[in-house]
Amino acid sequence: MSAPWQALQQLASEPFSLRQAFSDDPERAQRFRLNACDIELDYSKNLINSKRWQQLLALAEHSELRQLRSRMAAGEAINHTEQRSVGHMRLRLPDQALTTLEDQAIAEAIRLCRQQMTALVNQLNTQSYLGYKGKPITDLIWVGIGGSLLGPQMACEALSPFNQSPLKLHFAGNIDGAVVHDICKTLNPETCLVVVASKSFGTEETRQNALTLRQWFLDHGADQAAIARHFWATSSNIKAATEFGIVPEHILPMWDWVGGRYSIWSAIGLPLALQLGNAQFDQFLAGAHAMDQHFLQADLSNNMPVVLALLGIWYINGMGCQSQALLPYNHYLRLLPSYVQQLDMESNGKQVDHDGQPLACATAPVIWGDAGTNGQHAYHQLLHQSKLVIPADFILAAKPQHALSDHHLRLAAHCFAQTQALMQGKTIMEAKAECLAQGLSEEQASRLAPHKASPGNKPSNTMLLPELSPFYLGALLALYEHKVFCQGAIWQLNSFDQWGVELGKQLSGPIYQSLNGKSSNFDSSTSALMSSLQRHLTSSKIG
Ligand SMILES: O=P(O)(O)OC[C@H]1O[C@](O)(CO)[C@@H](O)[C@@H]1O
Repeated sequence: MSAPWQALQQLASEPFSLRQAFSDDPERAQRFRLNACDIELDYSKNLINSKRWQQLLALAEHSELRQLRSRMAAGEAINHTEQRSVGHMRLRLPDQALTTLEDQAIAEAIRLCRQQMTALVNQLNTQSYLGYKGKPITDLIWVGIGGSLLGPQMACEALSPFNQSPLKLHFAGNIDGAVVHDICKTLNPETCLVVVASKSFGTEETRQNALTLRQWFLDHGADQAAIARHFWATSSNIKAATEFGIVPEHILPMWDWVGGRYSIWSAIGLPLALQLGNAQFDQFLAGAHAMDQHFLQADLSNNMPVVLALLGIWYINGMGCQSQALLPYNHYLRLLPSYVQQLDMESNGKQVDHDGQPLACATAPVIWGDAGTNGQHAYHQLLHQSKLVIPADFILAAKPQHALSDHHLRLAAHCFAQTQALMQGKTIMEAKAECLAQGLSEEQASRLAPHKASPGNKPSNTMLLPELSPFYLGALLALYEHKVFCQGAIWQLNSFDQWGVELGKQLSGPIYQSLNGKSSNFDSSTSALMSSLQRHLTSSKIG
């Protein structure tokens, strides 16, 4: 392991008390605080001091972060294992700024895509798009998985208070037949539009769900013309989409320079554009663009994505933490942890550097979490008292999207109280004094105090958004994208490929064939599981 990484571990082994740090330095909250695009980040409740922070900044300074950032902004092929450029930032350029792009063919393709999306959104939201029986479309079924689903599903949930669309949205991702079965159960194909969202148009789950939906239409008397009318796609594989039966005018573009998990800003964002209307969708893009500007222009020490990235590196590489909690204190953001899970873990869960050499240190954390306050009655016990150190991001929107102000103040109080409790903990002496004050005897108090004490010194960030609007959601998502980018740059890995997901896909083919009757040789565990499955299916006469 090279010197800077060893230095982190050395520094992390020195004693540090957050409680002490706050009492020693009345300015601490101000010193470790940042504002970008009106999103406030309080990172003072982290296990850092000036010395540690300087070491982390040096790591960023001496890395290729700046060069890689410029190369990404210039549209260079930094995804070198797939020979692709990384251009998702272009997708949120305002219309007038598209003229500044060096590659005007790309600018034109983006303009055209926006026009197609705008037209479709208008047609659907005014319900002038009629189905094969002349009825207006009332439901949109979005078929996709991973990056082609998590973003729109999460964002539609997050911004549901801004819903202006008469259409109901349904998302089909998992190949589990229960998903499509449950969607079809309540709907009439005559009033449904299906969008098959797949950059490759080769993803098994998406194809299977799309085929089942097409059959559902056919079973309801639809002919090929009806299928053509009701099926759209967003894909870069025009050939496969047209072979499926989707007419070219119904194929919204995807490009190889946009990774799936970075594609919410493209036609993959169609459900969100539909829900918000075109003007508010532009605000979503504008928020992300504002964060891009901050990321590209702010110096490293005042750069919010860089700061979040360095804090993550401190915990993973300095302190050996393996997981990171993402805790939105906002009901509408409850799908954010799943979205960031793919963004972070698929981008940086890697084993080799750019040159294919084994990485010397651990990379992406396990991202997990749920909306507060639910977690307080579940896993926060472990956050507070276990020996594990799990850094947590708390996210709160200052203004609620409802009028129940007392609920909101209580929610905010819990959010702040959790970060405070994690930071300061409760000593045995304090716990004992509390017990005595409650009337327990000296002996009872001494016995109970260790159970009630909390070690504290548990790190957290708090992000305060003015409100959960399209603009601030756009900025928040871009913030996490850039955080992941910065970490990948410092770890010197390619954050934009995902070869690790391929092996499981390859192996499922022969297993599926074998379950369908073709014999093959597998390891004994897999063979035994397959036999058991067959036994169950045969005995219940399914399959
Ligand atoms: O849009 P596609 O090509 O169907 O891919 C869906 C998802 O599958 C992956 O390629 C791998 O799981 C993701 O990166 C991607 O978001």
